[in-house]
Amino acid sequence: MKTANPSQLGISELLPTPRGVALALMTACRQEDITISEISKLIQTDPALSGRLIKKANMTGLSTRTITSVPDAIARVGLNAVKQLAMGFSLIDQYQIGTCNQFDYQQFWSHSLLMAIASQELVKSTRLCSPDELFACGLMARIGCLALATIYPEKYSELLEKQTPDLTLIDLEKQFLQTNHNELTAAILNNYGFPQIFVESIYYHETPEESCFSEGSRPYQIVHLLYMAKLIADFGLSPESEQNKYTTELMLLGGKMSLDTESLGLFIDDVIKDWQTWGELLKIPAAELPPFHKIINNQIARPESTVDKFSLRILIVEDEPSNLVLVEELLSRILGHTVFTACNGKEALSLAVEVLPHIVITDWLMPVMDGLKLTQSLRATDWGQNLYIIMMTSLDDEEEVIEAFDAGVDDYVTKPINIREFRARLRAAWHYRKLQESWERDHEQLKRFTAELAVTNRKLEHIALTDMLTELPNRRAGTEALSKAWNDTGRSNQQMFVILIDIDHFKKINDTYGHAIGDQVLKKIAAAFRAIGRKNDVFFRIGGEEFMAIHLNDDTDAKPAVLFAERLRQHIAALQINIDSFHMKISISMGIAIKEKNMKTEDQLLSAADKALYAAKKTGRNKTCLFIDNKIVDCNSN
Ligand SMILES: Nc1nc2c(ncn2[C@@H]2O[C@H](COP(=O)(O)OP(=O)(O)OP(=O)(O)O)[C@@H](O)[C@H]2O)c(=O)[nH]1
Repeated sequence: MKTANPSQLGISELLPTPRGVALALMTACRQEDITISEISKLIQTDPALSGRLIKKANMTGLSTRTITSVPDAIARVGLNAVKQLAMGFSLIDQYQIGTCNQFDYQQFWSHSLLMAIASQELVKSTRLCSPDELFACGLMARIGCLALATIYPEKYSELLEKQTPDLTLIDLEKQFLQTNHNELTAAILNNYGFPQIFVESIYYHETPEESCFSEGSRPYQIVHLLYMAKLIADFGLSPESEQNKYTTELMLLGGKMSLDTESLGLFIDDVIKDWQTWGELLKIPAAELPPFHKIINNQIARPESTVDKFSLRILIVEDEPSNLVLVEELLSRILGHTVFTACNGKEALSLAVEVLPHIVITDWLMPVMDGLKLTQSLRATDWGQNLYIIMMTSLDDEEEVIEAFDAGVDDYVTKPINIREFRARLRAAWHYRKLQESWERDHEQLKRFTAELAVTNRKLEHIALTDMLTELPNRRAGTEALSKAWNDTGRSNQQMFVILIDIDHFKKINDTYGHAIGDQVLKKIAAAFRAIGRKNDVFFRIGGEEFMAIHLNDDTDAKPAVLFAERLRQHIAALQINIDSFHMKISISMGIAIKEKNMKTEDQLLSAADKALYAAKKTGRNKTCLFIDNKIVDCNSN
């Protein structure tokens, strides 16, 4: 990630800065001993901000209790989110207009607000972070654009006009301003005190594929979530004619989140509704959109208007030359279909095998083989089942019509042919063909899916039990293994030990080198565990930087388990970790517990190991503590 350096660019003074209460909040929150009551008092001096925060707390809380006071709103939303929201709201009020002619300030906030709401709603189904914090991230995700429009009003106006699909805003910014809006956004958010994980995720949210976050990691999920929120905002603000640019990708991303088109539609409709409510509150335009399913249906339905242009293979069977010419002319020259002709049923049968028509239009009364016989013969074949057969008849007698349907025709027209009616009936035939084709496609797909499902199920089972970053078995696998080992050792003479491992000061690694490097460190540690463990020692990643090992031993003494843990600790402490140009050393703390007679469940064993780990952390880190006989033993003191 490359952050802009505003002071080097000489623009520090010109960056958008929140004013009034928001600015005071920023300063106040830097004090470590600040209390909620002091923050409440500060916010209450601004009635508009108080109202917005209370509304925010009521909109996102899972509880049904209505919030009516600022202190309650802070308690529900959290201090961090309150600070971020206050900054966002303040900037919205200050920057509703500006001097950059081509920059649409109102549209900018409208987009940001929709992205904020979409981010907040998307994150609710995960436990990645607080929805309110992600709301603030969405709101500020493109603050760099506003900054560039504020700092360089004229130049930025020119750039905005120069944009083309091949010449993106980012390229132009880089070329003419020696920075870009993402770099500036990152610098501003750093300055506002946004946590690093959000700053990095926002930086890459327009092009998540450029981030080096490992698949499945927290920043990876946040950056993809912000990308989808941005797509929803792009969709919400695009003119009707351009909405289809976004719908396909939205459906695709929705699919990845297990949202079918209907659920995705309902989700987006709700987001748009919230957007309008917030728009009113913040005096930001928020357009009315038709329900998502209608937009999709319109896009799918559009080809129907060109039904007549859709070329079908049609076989006309008619013995009367003047009528044959008329129908052929109508179908081929006026309606543009590919037409084949035959003058009796027998001829038609052999031609049909050759040209495989979509539709057969046949006269009833003909020499050699009449229309009814032809229909019955066609229906007797496999491929003839799917044909659409229209009977032409001068008869409009109810009994005759029933006979024709009994023989297998799908529709009939009476002679002389009425062009409008004929066209309408052809449209029905076209729909039938389309349905049939899509059914055939679905059927084929279903067969393929069933085969793929078996493979996918096996892969899913593996994924559900594996941590994607380190490829170690995950917490769920750990819980299952723990329970199995507990039961197995109950039946055998083996002794069971649980070792909880926590990397020391891992937050510092993230803060110093960024989350992407932090992820690489986790991978290296996991690889080291795998390398040093014996066949019977399985390691699990049970949390961010927390691991667990289950150690089984024939010896009832704790010594071998302690020796094993110590070997591990010393190995990690001696490990030189090199990633790109960064070189670092890290350490781990460990808590061991032995399955003791008085323990009733595996949870008690785990909790004993946790107590030992806590003691190892508390008494200096880079050490091993053992919980035994209700006491904690420091394994590194002599
Ligand atoms: N890079 C990365 N960081 C993670 C991941 N999961 C959790 N973290 C980070 O791990 C850090 C854990 O920090 P703390 O719980 O404060 O612990 P610590 O800094 O290791 O301090 P001690 O445990 O007390 O030594 C936080 O910064 C989390 O954001 C992950 O998948 N990738």
